[in-house]
Amino acid sequence: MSGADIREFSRPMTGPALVPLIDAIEAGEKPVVAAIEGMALGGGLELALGCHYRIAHSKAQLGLPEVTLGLIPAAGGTQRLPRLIGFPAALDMIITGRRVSAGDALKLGIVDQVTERNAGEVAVAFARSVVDCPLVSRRLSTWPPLCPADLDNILQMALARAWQRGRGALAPVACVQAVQAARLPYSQGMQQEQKLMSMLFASPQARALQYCFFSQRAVGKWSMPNGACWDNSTARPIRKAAVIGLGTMGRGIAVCLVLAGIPVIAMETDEKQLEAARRVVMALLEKEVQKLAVGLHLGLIHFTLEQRYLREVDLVIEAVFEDLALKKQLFAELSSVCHPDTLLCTNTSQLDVDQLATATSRPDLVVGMHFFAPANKIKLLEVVFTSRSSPEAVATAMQLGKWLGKVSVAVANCPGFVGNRMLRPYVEQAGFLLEEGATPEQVDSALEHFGLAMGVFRMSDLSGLDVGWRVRKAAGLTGPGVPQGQLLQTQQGYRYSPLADLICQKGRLGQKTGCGWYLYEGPGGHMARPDPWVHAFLEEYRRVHGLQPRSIGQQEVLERCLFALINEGFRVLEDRIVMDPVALDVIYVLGYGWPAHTGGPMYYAGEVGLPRVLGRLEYYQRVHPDIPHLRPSALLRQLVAKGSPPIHKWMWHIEEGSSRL
Ligand SMILES: CCCCCCCC/C=C\C=C\CC(=O)SCCNC(=O)CCNC(=O)[C@H](O)C(C)(C)COP(=O)(O)OP(=O)(O)OC[C@H]1O[C@@H](n2cnc3c(N)ncnc32)[C@H](O)[C@@H]1OP(=O)(O)O
Repeated sequence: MSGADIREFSRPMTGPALVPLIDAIEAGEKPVVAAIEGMALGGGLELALGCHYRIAHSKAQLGLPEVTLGLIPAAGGTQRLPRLIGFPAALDMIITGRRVSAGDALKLGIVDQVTERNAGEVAVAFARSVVDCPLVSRRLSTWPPLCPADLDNILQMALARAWQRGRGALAPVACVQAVQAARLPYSQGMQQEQKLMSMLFASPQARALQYCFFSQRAVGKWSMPNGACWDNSTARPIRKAAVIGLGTMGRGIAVCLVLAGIPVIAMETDEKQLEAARRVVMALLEKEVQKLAVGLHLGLIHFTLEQRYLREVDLVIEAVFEDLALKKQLFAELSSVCHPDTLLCTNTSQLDVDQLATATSRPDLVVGMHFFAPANKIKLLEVVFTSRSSPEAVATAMQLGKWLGKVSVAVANCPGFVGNRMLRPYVEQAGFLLEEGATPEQVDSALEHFGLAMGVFRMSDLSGLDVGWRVRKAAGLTGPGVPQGQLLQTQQGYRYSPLADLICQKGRLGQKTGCGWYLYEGPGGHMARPDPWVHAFLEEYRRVHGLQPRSIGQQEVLERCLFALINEGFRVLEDRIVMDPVALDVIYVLGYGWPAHTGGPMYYAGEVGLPRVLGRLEYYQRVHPDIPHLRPSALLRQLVAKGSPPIHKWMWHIEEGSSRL
């Protein structure tokens, strides 16, 4: 039972109310035993908590995920669970919304018994054994709260954690407040629970989070401009896969495959690199085995330097260095080494997948699989199809993503695909803001206050500043042969900030070198501190270029960075790189730390109001006519002219024939 029908939350509710129903079950004179198979989530677990006993199948999972929908468990969950398992454990489950296994539920005391057999049959037998036992001690609502001496402290810490995790989300904080009310008599606690739920139920945040829930499922129903789609294309089985190139990304991808139970050939060309990868991958896998407490066959992975093992695989994911010539050469080699039916996938974040496909004997079996670092943690996968990718190849990559526990989004090939394409104008604005007088910490703090997991400069330091530097060099924006001096601030006819290039030239490549936009405790450090060197460098830069620094407010930072990113999102839609704006929102929420409680950049634009987004872009464009990314997209203008229709109708307004595919 996966709880309430989430779709019902935006419609008038029908049927009996859950709270009195659960209260009636609990107050009944006959013992009621909950038999839990599969899932007991949200209202499903709350119903089970109202029963007198709970028996779970060993594969069952239990949880209160309401927080992820912008809500609290409001059918007594916040009042019964702390009474049953204590405040600390209940707070943890309710604030995070995480699911626990039946085994853990037994240890926590949520269930009375775990069985390998049919839970219903075991529950009936159990009910017979307790039929004469008094029920008075089995009614959780009558239990006194388990208040430890340091409860105030525990609640305080939980509140701090909720603020920190929530990044502006209301529900985690409301969860703590509701659980806190479990120290009161049950009826008073329930009143508080209902009050908090009423506040959240109709909130924009809850609507946005529920939109995220359905968006993450909607992208599974992919389609391509040629009419191929999820329900007319068949995925191939993947009996064995290979990962070539065992740097950070390759290692993470190999771990994902093994965890999904897929045998893997892990290949490198250098013995030392292979050994280093073996150590890291095996350590990661052993950690997962301990964490998940599951048996995992570590022999599923075979490390090798020899290409001959590639003959046996159904699919290859290459994750070698991000260099087009190198990847093309590898793809050409794979064409002769691998079976003619083997799918060739490239884990690139921005290289032209069409060009890679032409280097092979089977362009129809080539797709991009853009994983996000760390590949074994981040849930997003961009599946990049070219004009020649076969529906079967796309279906297989999408399905593989699902097996790996990812949300796969199908996107057409274009520079930067979706995520990195939209990121470019955002990063660019941040650089301009530094030129105009802001500091990295001012920009980051505005973005983090908005709810992004990490500000743009912190994020760049984490990813490594050389990544973007390499891309800019390849695009001819910087590097040897590009005009220097006063012209530095204009490239290819438009405004260009060379600040990031200059920082890289100083050897400041981010966390890995111990300094970038911030200072770290040493190479590989994570604690970002404002760096006086960067401040002096920015002052000197502005002086040399005759730039008068001005005070820049939080609103300008947000509007310039976020609206530029959203504007590019509209261009992505115009180009039909994806079929729907929900794809952009899923990519940003899962891959780029965009706050889920705002729905994603495109949903957020709709909430702010398209006329406002357009108006502010027009304003900034007038002030900065040399920044093309601030020029409002045709689609945005068109949508405003049509009265700003809701997000699910945006694609109706794209002119036929505008596709670049
Ligand atoms: C003014 C005050 C009013 C107060 C009202 C108070 C009312 C209080 C009473 C009760 C409140 C209860 C709160 C809740 O129960 S909230 C719901 C909590 N449950 C969840 O969040 C679970 C959500 N679902 C999942 O996590 C997964 O779907 C899972 C169940 C684990 C299954 O995963 P998987 O096998 O990967 O399958 P999919 O996720 O693809 O789902 C398959 C299709 O089912 C749809 N689905 C799943 N769960 C729900 C749901 N709870 N409601 C509606 N639809 C759901 C999902 O969208 C997929 O459909 P489709 O393929 O069409 O997209």
